[in-house]
Amino acid sequence: MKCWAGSQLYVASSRPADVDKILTTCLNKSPFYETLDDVMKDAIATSKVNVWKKHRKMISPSFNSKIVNSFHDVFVKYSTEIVKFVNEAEGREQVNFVLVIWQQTFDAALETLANVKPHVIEERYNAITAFMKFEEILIQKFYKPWLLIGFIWKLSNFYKVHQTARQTFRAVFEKIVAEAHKAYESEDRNGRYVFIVINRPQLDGKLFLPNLIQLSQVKQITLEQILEETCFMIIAGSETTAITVNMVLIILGIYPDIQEKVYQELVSVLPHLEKDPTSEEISRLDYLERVIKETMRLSPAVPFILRYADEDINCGSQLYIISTRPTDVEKILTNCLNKSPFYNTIHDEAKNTLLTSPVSVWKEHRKMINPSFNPKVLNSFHDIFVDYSRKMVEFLESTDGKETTDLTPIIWQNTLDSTIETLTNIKPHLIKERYNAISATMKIEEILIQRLRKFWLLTDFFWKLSSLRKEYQQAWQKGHKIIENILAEQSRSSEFESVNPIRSQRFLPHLNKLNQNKLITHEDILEEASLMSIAASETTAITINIILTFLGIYSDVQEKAYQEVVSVTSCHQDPTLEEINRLEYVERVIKETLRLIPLVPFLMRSNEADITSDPFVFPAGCNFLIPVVTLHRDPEVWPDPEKFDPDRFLPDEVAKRHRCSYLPFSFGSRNCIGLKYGMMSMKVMIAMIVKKFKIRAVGMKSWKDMECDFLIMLKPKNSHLMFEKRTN
Ligand code: HEM
Repeated sequence: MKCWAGSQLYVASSRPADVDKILTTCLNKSPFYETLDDVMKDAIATSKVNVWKKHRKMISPSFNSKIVNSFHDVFVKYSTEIVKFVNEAEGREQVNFVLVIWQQTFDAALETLANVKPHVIEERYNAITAFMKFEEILIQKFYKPWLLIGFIWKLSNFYKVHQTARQTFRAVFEKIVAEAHKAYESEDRNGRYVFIVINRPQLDGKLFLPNLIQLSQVKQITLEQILEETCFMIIAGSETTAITVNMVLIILGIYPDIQEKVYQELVSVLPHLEKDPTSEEISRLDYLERVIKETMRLSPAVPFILRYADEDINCGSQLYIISTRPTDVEKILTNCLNKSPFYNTIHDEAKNTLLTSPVSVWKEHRKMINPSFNPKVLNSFHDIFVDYSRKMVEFLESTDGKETTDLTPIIWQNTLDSTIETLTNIKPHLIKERYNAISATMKIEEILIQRLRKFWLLTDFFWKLSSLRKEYQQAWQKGHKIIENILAEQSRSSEFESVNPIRSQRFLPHLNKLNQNKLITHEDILEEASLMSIAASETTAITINIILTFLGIYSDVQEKAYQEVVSVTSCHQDPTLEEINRLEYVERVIKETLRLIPLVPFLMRSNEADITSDPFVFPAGCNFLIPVVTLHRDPEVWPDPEKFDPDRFLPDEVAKRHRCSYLPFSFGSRNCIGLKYGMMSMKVMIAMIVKKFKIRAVGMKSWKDMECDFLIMLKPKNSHLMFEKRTN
């Protein structure tokens, strides 16, 4: 997933392979950690990589296994303190027990890491309270991101609270470091002081803080840096363990069977429970170790890790590339014929359609289907488009000049009928339940949008559990059933089709023939035909509604379109195909509308091989996102881009632009197969409506008054139109 926080791009991945790459390649922490800069800028957890490298090298030896093993007695001592506390509070409910544990882990950290006897620092727990305050404020910075801006932060109340906590926090640690220093000064300079205080004569390394103090003597680290490292190390060493111990106790309290197993293991490994456990015995508590690991799986004390990438990281298919450079777009759309994995959301019931299939299936199907969209076949559709446009005109006459709200469903019924007739040869009225395809499609889109909003539903695991999936399948099945009925109808009329070569080349009869020759399966036909009937009818219905709204807003453009239609078409008859082809201005209106509101607002592809698009190389496995809307409104290409001006599509103007600066139907061999079909059908309907009516868009002065849903397709939400019959 990716998101922008101001100008910072955040990329989140939960793929182990990506995580591996990120954690091994990016050693710099994310700038988010800068929020802790004034507390501990140079600490090992927050520092820039150059400081981190140096410090980690100095600190690592203090965590070798000999030294860590020597901490056992200290851990036992402070665990005994916790047991004592619990004994005293036996049977009473514990609230915020984590704090009780933290105080003990804090003391254990002081003794093991700083070599300081905790009771010497009386006010030491103030550091815990102060750190909790920092955490609280840090969370506020997540919710109120403006607090990340330096000057706003410094003006805020949070800053004051933060500064007070900072003073308290640092005062405690200054004392701790001073105490460790005193111990160092009072011992001989061989570093043996370590052994005296904690009494581990056999150690061959130095504890964390004494080691740093010694290194400061030879100027390898500054005193300020020591202070910061100590702050972090003691807090990190105590808070995380306290939170995890508390969480393990909660888990044991919830699951008595697991608690019992832990107890049985303890009894068997430590027969004398009243005696302190040895480190060898603790290392034999395998089941307890598994419980701790499983607890940390479910509830990790550090729930996310932030890193900063100084350079590109190739994490395979999860890399998203967005380009608005027409030259890149051309390279991408011609070379990447595979759709992005994003299309898998549609896959469930429509895996093998042109729109969604992987390139191997797509190539075969597109080759089979292309002939059904050749010019001869398309031209044979003209009369059908006229028939259903006439029906639309009749409907608009019946509105009697009154306001209509959202015409799309009505237009859709007409475009669906013309789709059925053009692509299947069947008279639509024979398929009684055909309009169920409209409600089913609306359901499918609604569910797809829900999946995008509830993004966890994009994972197979949650999707398969979700009730939405069943509804989704049912909706597709409704569509398939209509196609089955059409196929049944078709088999009744097939004799007639075979004598008309053009009609037999139309989409469904043609695929049926291929099915008889075993070149495509029945299942694939169902999927392709369901998708095609939606792709052909919904797209044109929505676009026609948008075009009518534009004409209703821009009456001068409408007037010009009207003049063209009356001058080109004959007075009392339906337009002929030849006349429709001469409606150049109407065509420009449609194109300019699709520039400002492209129905498909972004295209997505992925590549199997590297692609060079100077100066970039897009490595294999990228996801490309082409934001068509942005390309269509680039002021470098489209002067005054928000102006609605059909003349941008005069041939001389078109010649000035890159061919990939305008992509309503995509580009290259995997473009919209229905480009010409769509333009023909829309031109006929627009021309016939414009000729008959004066259109008015109620309450709109500019196309920007249109509200659109912007998810899978751009759909207008608020078009109110009035159709007044022209008198002449
Ligand atoms: C205003 C009308 C239309 C617009 C704006 C439009 C737009 C598009 C776009 C942008 C794509 C590429 C989608 C992608 O890559 O994600 C596409 C694909 C497609 N369109 Fe259209 N379309 C329209 C009408 C039609 C019509 C009328 C038909 C059928 C008669 C149709 C059938 C298809 C099919 C089957 C595909 C998938 C093609 C493939 O991947 O090979 N579309 N359309």
